[in-house]
Amino acid sequence: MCGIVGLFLKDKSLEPQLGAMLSEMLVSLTDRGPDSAGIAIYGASGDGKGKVTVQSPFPDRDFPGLDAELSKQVGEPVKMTVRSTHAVLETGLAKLDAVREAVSELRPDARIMGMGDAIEIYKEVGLPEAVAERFGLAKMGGTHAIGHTRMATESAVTTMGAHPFSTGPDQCLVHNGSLSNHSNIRRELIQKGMKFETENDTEVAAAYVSSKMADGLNLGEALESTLDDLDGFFNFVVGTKNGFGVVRDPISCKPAVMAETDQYVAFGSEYRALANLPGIEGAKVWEPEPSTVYFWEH
Ligand SMILES: NC(=O)CC[C@H](N)C(=O)O
Repeated sequence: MCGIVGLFLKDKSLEPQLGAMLSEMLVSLTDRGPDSAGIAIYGASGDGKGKVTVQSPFPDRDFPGLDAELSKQVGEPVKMTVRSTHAVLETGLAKLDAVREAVSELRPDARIMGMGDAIEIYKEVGLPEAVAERFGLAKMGGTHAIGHTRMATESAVTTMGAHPFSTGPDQCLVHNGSLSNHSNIRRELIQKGMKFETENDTEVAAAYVSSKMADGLNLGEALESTLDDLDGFFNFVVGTKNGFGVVRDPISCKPAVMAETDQYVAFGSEYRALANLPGIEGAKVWEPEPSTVYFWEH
């Protein structure tokens, strides 16, 4: 199993409600994945600022004072927003790498969940309702978001094993299925310099897409190439700074449904995740075809 939801807004007036809508969608699929849950949410970008999301198993020890220490270390103000076990660190784009390196040095137990102009990532072990609640998802706004509730097949049930996986700037990927050639692909990606945090197959798919995009492919081309190189079962839903993409393997045995209106594009593992979206009665609703890439960009 595993449950995936995604919402890519076209209508700006819905942006303040993005988190509330995604939260309801994700909770509706709780029985597809009881192990852990996570979301990637994209906010406004283009103001010259970027964000690093970090997680700590010891937030009470690691987060107090971290903003002041980082500001001093990188020589520019760093604004910190703490949500439970995660903190989002915001600073000028040119200092993002310096912030990431300083976090690893100053707080060795903290883990980098993602970074970029617009992305924030929140994920933990537990049911979607508890995970959404602890991070205050329902109050978050943004342009697009992807959520996942996991029933593990390939690696331990841990925070880092939860989806989404973010392996490149502003990129994230969630997966329903299991890959059969992930060990080989992992070896090839390690040779190209990619680093891995877990033994998870989905992390390999995320890193594969990031590596293709770093080579210059656009989101659609990178997703096309997964059909050539990744074996096994997959529904992938992928986010970039401005984009949202979907691809299913040639057999497509994992469920998927999509809906599009003038206001949004939505993905759900099952229709019940889409049932309460505004205007769903008049939406174009379809099952994405096997071996077919769908993507939208702002
Ligand atoms: N049930 C699934 O779809 C699992 C997805 C992925 N293989 C994981 O273990 O995280």
